[in-house]
Amino acid sequence: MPFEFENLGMGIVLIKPKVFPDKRGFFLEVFKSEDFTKAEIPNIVQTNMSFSFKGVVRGLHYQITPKEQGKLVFVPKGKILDVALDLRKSSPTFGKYVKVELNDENHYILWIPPGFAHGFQALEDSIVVYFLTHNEYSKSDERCVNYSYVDWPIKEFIISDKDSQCPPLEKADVFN
Ligand SMILES: Cc1cn([C@H]2C[C@H](O)[C@@H](COP(=O)(O)OP(=O)(O)O[C@H]3O[C@@H](C)C(=O)[C@@H](O)[C@H]3O)O2)c(=O)[nH]c1=O
Repeated sequence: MPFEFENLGMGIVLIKPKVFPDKRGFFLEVFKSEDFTKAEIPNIVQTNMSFSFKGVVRGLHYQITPKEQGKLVFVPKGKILDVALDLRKSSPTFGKYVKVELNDENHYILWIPPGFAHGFQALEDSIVVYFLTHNEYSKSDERCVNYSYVDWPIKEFIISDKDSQCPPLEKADVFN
């Protein structure tokens, strides 16, 4: 199988793709329906890309039920600290978050299931992030938790006006 699936707990999966290097560079598969289905990762219906400068924090974002989104996160260029915050009220890890560095050398792909808020910080300039989601974007169902909930490594943040106004966890809409 061209992927190794490592369970990080809480339903979060770190996917290590097989890399095929040759004299031109390298090739890898990012998503494959059959293999991912076997790993209990649902099919993808939308793919997004963002570009960010060093220090940028995007997050912590999620969509509420029934438009909740599981996300595959992949970094084709640069490095990020990726964060998934558990918002499932009935979960023993509610309010806890997982941090993983994703970069263009480890080629890791992170599966964040529905029920989590997601965010990241760009650890260097001009990074590119791909998100593959299992439910489509729905503006009216978007929610966020304040980014300051996470201890980010770079303290000079660049964030959007929208993200600077996200509520603290205590006031956020959460999942059952
Ligand atoms: C997320 C999204 C945004 N947009 C639009 C809305 C807005 O005008 C513009 C920028 O949106 P945002 O400021 O929300 O972009 P951004 O802050 O990069 O949002 C993303 O952050 C990371 C952490 C995630 O987890 C993603 O799911 C997504 O929420 O793009 C879409 O058209 N489709 C989409 O799927």
